[in-house]
Amino acid sequence: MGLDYALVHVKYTIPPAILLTLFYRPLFTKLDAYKIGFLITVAVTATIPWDSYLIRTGIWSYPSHVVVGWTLFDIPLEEVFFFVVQTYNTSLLYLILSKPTFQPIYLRAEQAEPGASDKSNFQWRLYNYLGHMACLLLIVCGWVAVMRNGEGTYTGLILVWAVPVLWFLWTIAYEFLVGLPLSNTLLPIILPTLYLWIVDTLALKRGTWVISAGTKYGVHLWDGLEVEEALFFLVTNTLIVFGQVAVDNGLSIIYTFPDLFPNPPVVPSARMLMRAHLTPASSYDQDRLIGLREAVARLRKKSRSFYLASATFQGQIRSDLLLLYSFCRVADDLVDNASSTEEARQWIAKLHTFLETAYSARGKDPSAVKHIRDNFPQETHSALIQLPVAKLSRKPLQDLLRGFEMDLDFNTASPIHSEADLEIYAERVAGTVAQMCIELIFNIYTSTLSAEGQNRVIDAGNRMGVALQYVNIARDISVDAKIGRVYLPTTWIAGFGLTPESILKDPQGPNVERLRSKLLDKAFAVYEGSRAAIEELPVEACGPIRVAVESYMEIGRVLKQAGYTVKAGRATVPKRRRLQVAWRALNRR
Ligand SMILES: CC(C)=CCC/C(C)=C/CC/C(C)=C/CC/C(C)=C/[C@@H]1[C@@H](COP(=O)(O)OP(=O)(O)O)[C@]1(C)CC/C=C(\C)CC/C=C(\C)CCC=C(C)C
Repeated sequence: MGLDYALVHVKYTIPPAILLTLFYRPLFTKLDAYKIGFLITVAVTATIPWDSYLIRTGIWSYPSHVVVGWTLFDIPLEEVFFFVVQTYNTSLLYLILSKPTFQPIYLRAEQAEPGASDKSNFQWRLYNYLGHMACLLLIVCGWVAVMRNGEGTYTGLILVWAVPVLWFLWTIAYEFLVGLPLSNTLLPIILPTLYLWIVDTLALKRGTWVISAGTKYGVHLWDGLEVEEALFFLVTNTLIVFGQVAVDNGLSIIYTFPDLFPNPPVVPSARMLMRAHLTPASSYDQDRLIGLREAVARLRKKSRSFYLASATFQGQIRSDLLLLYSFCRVADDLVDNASSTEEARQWIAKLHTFLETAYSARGKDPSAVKHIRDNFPQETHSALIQLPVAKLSRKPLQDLLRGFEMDLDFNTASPIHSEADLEIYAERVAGTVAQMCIELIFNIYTSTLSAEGQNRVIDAGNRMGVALQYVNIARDISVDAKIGRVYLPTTWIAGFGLTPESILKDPQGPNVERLRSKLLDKAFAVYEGSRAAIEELPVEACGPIRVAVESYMEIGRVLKQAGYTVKAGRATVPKRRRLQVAWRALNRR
């Protein structure tokens, strides 16, 4: 009996497990636990018969003085723990590295993809074919090596055991495996593989585990690392990452297509996942995929704060928030970029009619879609068609449009005379947005709050939206002046001996700074009064909403400091600082 193998865990596998867990803890959800648990179960169940065979046939052994002595089907318990901890570590690394990617946009409907040329369809078929050929070839080589029963035996056994599983995963998820960024696929394979190669080099040198001489090639990748061992860790990490990708592929299908999977649970069953994989890609809703792709592109381009925050949401809520953002952005831009007040008013009227049709049709009724196609520019279609109206009440959307109407009043005189006017404006353009975000959250996650409690949280959210809008106004005094708007209440302006016209002419100077500071103080007071309510949201949403709010309020903190960086006339939060804010927000409780 010995502790050498156990010490390998104490020194090399448990510390990264602890570090990765601590790092990912604030984002760890039930769904993640399910995915990791599912994969550990599959990995342990699939590896035990194979490893047990290797040990019983003497291909692989553990000197008795390095293991504690407890076994499962002849496998030392330390080894069984290895399957668990390796799957856990590689899975967690995959979850961390894939977090920034919004995976559903990599779903692809082979034949129906609009604009997909024959060449691109051919390319996809070629990838698929090459994958199948590679798997088949590896299995045949492995089988031959096993049959020869010589130096290639161990390599052959690795191949005939692992490649059929990889083949299966390739078959169900090859488009995701090829399409996803390498940070989601290659990196989480390479990093743990290199690490385990180093650990293995040390273990084999110490004789913690031994490969029998007649069943290996005797070739070393580097001093102390047998090629078979290198292959083993590469293949097992590939299995884990492919497995995670295949699960995420299924989840993406479930969460992206409500027509195929209406009201999916937060944690879908393995059966539902399989059903998702069996759904033919030709039945995917192309418009929805386009809507999501455009929404991601819009958010990435227009809002760094919300883009970062959106990465911390998971599953269905991430899609819904993206689609809500896309609608709000498109509506705001239609009004802001209109060439005349008359045109802007027409857009608002058309948006009201759009809401009318969308809410009477409740879904993608052909008449509602036709109305959009006939009345709005092509680049806005997906944002309008995909607005999740079934999950949102109509009032906040109408109020948002009323907020945009107030913007137009600037062409005659400032509509914001008093602080109360400012508050009404902020409630309409931002309080409504917060309310809709919270509605979406309550729609997806179960809450222990009573209806009254939920309304209280929505009210607090409304206040928080107001705080964010105050920061937005404080940031954009110069930018807004350029388009003839001063959102600061005229009563405040007069109190500093200025007029809206004088600010339009010169939106800088000490008094404008004092006004900015006054507005920021208001923003932070409102923020302080409503932030506690975030903790009453369903647990899955608390951290991500904290990130959204804090990332935006950080703009206000930057504005309070002298000498901030200005880009395109706006104060910006440097990337590093944004990440630190997000990190702190996630870890706060
Ligand atoms: C991750 C996440 C939450 C994403 C989605 C957020 C979303 C749907 C935003 C819509 C943004 C938008 C374009 C709205 C149109 C009206 C508007 C311009 C509002 C201002 C946003 C500023 O965005 P930006 O700086 O990009 O705009 P401009 O370049 O100036 O045009 C607003 C300041 C409103 C944003 C308000 C929110 C996102 C609400 C935040 C509050 C919560 C989510 C609730 C907090 C919960 C509790 C319980 C307190």
